[in-house]
Amino acid sequence: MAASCTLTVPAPFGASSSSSSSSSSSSARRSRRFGVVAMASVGQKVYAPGVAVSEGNGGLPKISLKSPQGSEAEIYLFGGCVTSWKVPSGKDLLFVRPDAVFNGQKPISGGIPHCFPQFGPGAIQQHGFARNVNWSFTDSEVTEGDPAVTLELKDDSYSRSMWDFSFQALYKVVLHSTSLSTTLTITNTDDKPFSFNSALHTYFSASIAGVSVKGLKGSKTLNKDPDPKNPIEGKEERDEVTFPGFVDCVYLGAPSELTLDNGLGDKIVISNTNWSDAVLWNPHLQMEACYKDFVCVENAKIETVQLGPKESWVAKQKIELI
Ligand SMILES: O=P(O)(O)OC[C@H]1O[C@@H](O)[C@H](O)[C@@H](O)[C@@H]1O
Repeated sequence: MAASCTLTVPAPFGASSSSSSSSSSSSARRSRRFGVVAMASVGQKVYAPGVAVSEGNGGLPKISLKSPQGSEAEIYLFGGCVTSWKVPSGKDLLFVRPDAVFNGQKPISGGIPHCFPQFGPGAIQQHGFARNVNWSFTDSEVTEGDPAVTLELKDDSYSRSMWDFSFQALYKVVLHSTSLSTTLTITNTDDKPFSFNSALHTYFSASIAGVSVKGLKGSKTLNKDPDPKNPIEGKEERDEVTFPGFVDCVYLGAPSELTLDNGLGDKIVISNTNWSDAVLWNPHLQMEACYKDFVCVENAKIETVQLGPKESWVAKQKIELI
């Protein structure tokens, strides 16, 4: 269970700004950037087209993205958590658990929570602290109509009480017509090396009896059932992984593309760069009220990343309705 945390109230959402098109490449010329800088005295709020900020559940600040084709996404600054991704039909392909709380104290249980700087179990709280602190909204832009935002997380006294390093995490989220892309960049801003592991703990809406995940055959498995602290090593032999009961399994050296059939009539391709591992999780009867309605297919970096001073690690994910 994650510990509660002291909240830092995010800076007021103002925005300034100057759009610019400085690059000489033609694709960059179609991209316009909007810094997000408080302009309290003017009270102006200017974001890229398709980007809006409002109060979400529990009064928490929420960014909404809308593409010209009608897809939509919502992102809470608390936890830097994407909580909704709707394709143009209006269907939300992500899931937020009915027991999720939006009180700024506990992580939001659903959508795409971050696990950083630890996937866990381990020395600090389960799944790390990035999912239960406020991220800052630093930038918005639009590229060929697709809205994008960048959030930032830096160390503070709370993070240093658990993990005594200076770091910067940048998280860019781009909404396309039938896909959502994220880029996570972790930079060591300390003068000593550090190591971490991480995951995007994505909750997909599902009808669990009909769910399958293709692409994992041949990967090394660490089955966390029955004991997460002593996972059992093995190898995935199935073409399609299904969820007839409790599943909690890490896949090391997973391929860069998986296909999820959510059992609701949708196929979603989950592709990545640099998220070398994956995790499948469904709690079955441990969450009797909702286990039938979701599955977690998580792009992960379970094998430790080491960064020296000024070094960065970049990982991309794309989830696409096909
Ligand atoms: O913290 P949450 O969102 O309840 O998720 C918990 C689960 O997250 C999964 O990623 C882990 O593999 C499980 O072991 C764990 O129980």
